[in-house]
Amino acid sequence: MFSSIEALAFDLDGTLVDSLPDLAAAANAMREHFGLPRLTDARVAGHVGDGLAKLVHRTLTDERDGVAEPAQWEAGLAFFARHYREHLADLTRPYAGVVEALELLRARRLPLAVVTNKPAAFAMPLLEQLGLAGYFSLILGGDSLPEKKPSALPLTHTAEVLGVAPAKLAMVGDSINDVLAARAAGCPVVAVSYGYGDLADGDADATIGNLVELYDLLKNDRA
Ligand SMILES: O=C(O)COP(=O)(O)O
Ligand SMILES: [Mg+2]
Repeated sequence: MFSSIEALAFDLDGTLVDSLPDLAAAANAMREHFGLPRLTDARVAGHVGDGLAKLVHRTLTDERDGVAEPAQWEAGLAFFARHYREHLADLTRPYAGVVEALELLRARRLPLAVVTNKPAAFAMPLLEQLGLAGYFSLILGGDSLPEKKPSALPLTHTAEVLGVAPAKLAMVGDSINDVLAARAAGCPVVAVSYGYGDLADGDADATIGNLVELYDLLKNDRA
């Protein structure tokens, strides 16, 4: 399945970078502003994955399906965005093996993309501040196109821009939205076993615990 992969698309939060400490700090600064008690990082992790608008609803209500009152949500969104923009990479770091894997994949001349639900205004400067932006031919945020993951659109768009068929573009991610987007687009999908997602064994076509395993997966499959 991975033997003919010609390009890769990576999820960002929970796959390339552990952004939870800075996301949780922004969420808790926002909650404190409204006199709400702090949430643990683990609670915030369960609220990540569907973009900023939902993250604010969920971290204000501390419910996965929670919907905040409109005025509070609007003020919370502005507060969160202002705080997070200033602290994108205070504690956020690439996961172990990420830089090594990107180097190996680049050496193989495989075009690489980031397909995240994080708004582009956060994703771009975060990747730049961590020195990762240069590895990617394309960086799509959750608001870069009319639809975000689990829609197929970001991946079909990526395949088109990179000039490969969707079946030759592997998606690498940590959450069900990554798997659903890949399935909808006809892309093979690799799950990472760390991250914030709720993937069960067998949801993806393969599961790895470190991105360097990706290189072996492609190589061994190819052999
Ligand atoms: O910010 C989010 O909602 C999730 O971002 P991701 O798609 O990179 O995991
Ligand atoms: Mg993710």
